[in-house]
Amino acid sequence: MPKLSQEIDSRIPVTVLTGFLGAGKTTLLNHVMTANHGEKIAVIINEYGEVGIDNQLVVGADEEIFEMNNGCICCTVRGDLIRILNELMEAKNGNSHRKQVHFDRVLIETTGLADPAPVAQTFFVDENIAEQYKLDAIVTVVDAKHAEDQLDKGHEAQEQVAFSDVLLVNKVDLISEEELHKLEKRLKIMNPAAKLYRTEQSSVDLKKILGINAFELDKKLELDPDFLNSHEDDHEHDDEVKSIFFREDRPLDLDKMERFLKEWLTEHGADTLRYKGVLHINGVKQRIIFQGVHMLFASAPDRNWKSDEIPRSEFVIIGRNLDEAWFKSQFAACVAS
Ligand SMILES: Nc1nc2c(ncn2[C@@H]2O[C@H](COP(=O)(O)OP(=O)(O)OP(=O)(O)O)[C@@H](O)[C@H]2O)c(=O)[nH]1
Repeated sequence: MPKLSQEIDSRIPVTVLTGFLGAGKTTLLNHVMTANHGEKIAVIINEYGEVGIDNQLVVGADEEIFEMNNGCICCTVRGDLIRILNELMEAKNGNSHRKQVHFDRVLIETTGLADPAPVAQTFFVDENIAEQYKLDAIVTVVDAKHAEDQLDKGHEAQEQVAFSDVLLVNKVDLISEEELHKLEKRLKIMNPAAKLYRTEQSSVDLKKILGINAFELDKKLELDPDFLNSHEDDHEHDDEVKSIFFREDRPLDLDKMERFLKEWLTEHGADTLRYKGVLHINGVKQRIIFQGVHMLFASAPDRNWKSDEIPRSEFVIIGRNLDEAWFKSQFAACVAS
């Protein structure tokens, strides 16, 4: 029986803005605030130290700006972020001592050092939050001029690349085309699932960063495996963060795949930062979509395989110090016999 009505997802979309120190996050925030998008955006800014100064730099005064000044977002996220998101919703619904606020979207600016994982996980694990908000995308601003150096030194910079759905390579005016190309190649090897755009003064078409549904399970996975394959033997850098791409046309055995996932998440969950993909399971007519952040993982059947497409499992794991041989052999053992 076809359903007559479709449930409309009325949850508030949340964009997490992260990026290297001084990369251009505040510049991007200003760009969002002054652009003519017709939306009201509530902004949550996380700053180190007692007094946040970033809000003074943000133009567009009629936006609602909330600050978390109690240190790094990753340490206080479970408390502060959840509290602020709940307060915001109460104020939106007029159930608060605060004045009523109106907003269509939330933007969270994390500090240059924050690990985006706990922020992303908040929207999976806290039921109350997950009912009211949906994570739209993690957008990472990269400082093109200093990126190579920051990536060489920084654990955090690498993780921010790993988690991102959109990478804005900013300050392209400061480096040559050749350097830019080299940097983009490095970023793509680390995270082939992210969309990559070049920007100057963080100026980007907002449709490319807001409302992109990167965390929707039924979204088509956009990977460029040919790029990966063509660069497999070409790693110039010894980056901790790497990606592994899996592709298999033969159907997978559900039990074997579940066992593999269990072992993977127990033994290597801390190191698998982001993963997403489509599985072709033996005897299942639909595509199975799955994705996760560290140990938190979700899967759901999606549409049926079409008659004119080859059913195929394809997914990517982006992680730290991944044992590629182990993952590949475990995955190969999941093929249905
Ligand atoms: N040359 C150049 N400078 C830029 C560009 N984008 C931003 N800047 C400058 O870079 C500096 C840092 O930009 P911000 O937007 O404050 O960076 P941020 O990521 O918010 O910085 P933190 O919050 O300190 O991590 C500012 O002086 C900006 O004017 C660009 O595309 N080219």
